[in-house]
Amino acid sequence: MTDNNAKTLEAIKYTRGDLRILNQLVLPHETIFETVLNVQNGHAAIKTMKTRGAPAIAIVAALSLAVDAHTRFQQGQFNTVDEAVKFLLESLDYLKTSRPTAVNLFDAAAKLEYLIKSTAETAQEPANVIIAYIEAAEQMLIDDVKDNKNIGKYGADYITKNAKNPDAISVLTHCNTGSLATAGWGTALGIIRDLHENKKLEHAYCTETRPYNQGSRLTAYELVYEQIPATLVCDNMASALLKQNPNVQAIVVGADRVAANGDTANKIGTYQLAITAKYHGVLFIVAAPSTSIDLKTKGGNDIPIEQRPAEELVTVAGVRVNDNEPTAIRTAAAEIDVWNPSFDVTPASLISAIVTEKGVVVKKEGEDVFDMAAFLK
Ligand SMILES: CSC[C@@H](O)[C@@H](O)C(=O)COP(=O)(O)O
Repeated sequence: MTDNNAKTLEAIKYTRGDLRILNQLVLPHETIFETVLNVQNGHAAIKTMKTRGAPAIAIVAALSLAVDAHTRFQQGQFNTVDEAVKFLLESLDYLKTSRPTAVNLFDAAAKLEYLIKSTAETAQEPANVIIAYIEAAEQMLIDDVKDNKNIGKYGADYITKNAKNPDAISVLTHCNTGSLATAGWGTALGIIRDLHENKKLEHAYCTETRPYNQGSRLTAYELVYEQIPATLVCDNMASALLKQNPNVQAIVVGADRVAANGDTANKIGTYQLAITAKYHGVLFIVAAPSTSIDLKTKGGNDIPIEQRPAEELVTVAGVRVNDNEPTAIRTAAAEIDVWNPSFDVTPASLISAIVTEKGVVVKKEGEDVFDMAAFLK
C-alpha cells in the first residue's frame, strides 16, 4: 500500500490493519515510528503534532479509523450495519476535533461520511460498510502521492515560464510541505523536487519557521536527505535574502485552507513572506491539493485559526538522553504573556498563482481575487 516509487522520506507506513507514523516531534535527532492502533491514537498524534501538515493530518485521521475498524471487525464487534455506521460516523466526528485549520481533514471526513451513508443504504451486513470505508481511506493515501507529483510538475512549469531569469532559479520555502507533511513527495517542496530533478533549480532556501521549527527540523532534513542544494535562514532574514539574491525568483508555500476567493491560511509567517515577495517583485506561489480548497469559506476572515500552547513558543525541545523524554529548555522570560497562532492568512491579492494537481489558477487581469469555484467546475 505504501508507495515505494516515491523514493522520498516516508512519514506514514500502512498496510491493511497496520498503521505506523513517523514521530515528527523527535526529528531530526531520531527516526521513531509509532504504531497507531485506533482513533484515539490518531487524534493524539495529530493534536500533539507527531503527524502534521494538512494532507498528512487528513490521511492519518482516515487511516487511524481504518485500522480501528479493521480490528473491531476482526473481533466480531459489529452485529448490525447500523452499529458499524454509528461507530464510523462518531469516530469521524471525534477525529475532526483534533485540529481546526487544515480543511483537508474536514473534506476527507465529509467524503467518507457520504460513502458510509450511501453504502449503508444497500448494505446486507456490517462487512459491506467497513470494507468500503477501509478501501476509501486507503485510496486517499495512494491519491495523495499522485496528486503531489502533478502539483510539482505544474508548479515547476509555472515558475520556469514566469521567472525573469529561467537559467538561475532559486526559491524560498516556508514550513514543511514535503514527504513528511503528505503521503509522499510533497506540495511546495514537491515543486522544488521537480525543479531539482529537471536541473532547473539553482538553490533552495528554507526558513526556520518559528516557533515549531518545521523548516529547520523537517524541511532542512528532507533537503539534506534528497541532496538538494539548500540553505537554512531564520524567518527574519527573508527580506534581506530577497534583496541580496536576485536569483530567488519565487517563494513557494503550502496551504491549510484556500478560501473561495483565494485567500490562503498557511503556517504563521507566510503572510509576511507574501508582502516581501510583492515588494521585491518575486513570484508568490501557493501549492496545495484541491482538497485544500474550501468553497464554503468565502474569504480569509472566515478561516478558523488554531492557537497553539504557549509552551511551544517559550521553549525549545531538548534531545532524549538514555531513553528519557526530551526536556524542554525555556528561552523566554518567565511569566511573559504569549500569542501563538499556528497560521495566518495571506490575502489573494498577494498571491501570484495557486497550483493544484488539476492545474494552475491565476487571477483575471485587473482582479484582486481568484475564482476558485470556476476553477473546480
Ligand atoms: C503540505 S503541508 C501544507 C501546510 O499544512 C503546511 O504549510 C503547514 O502550514 C503545516 O502546519 P503544521 O502546523 O506543521 O501542521
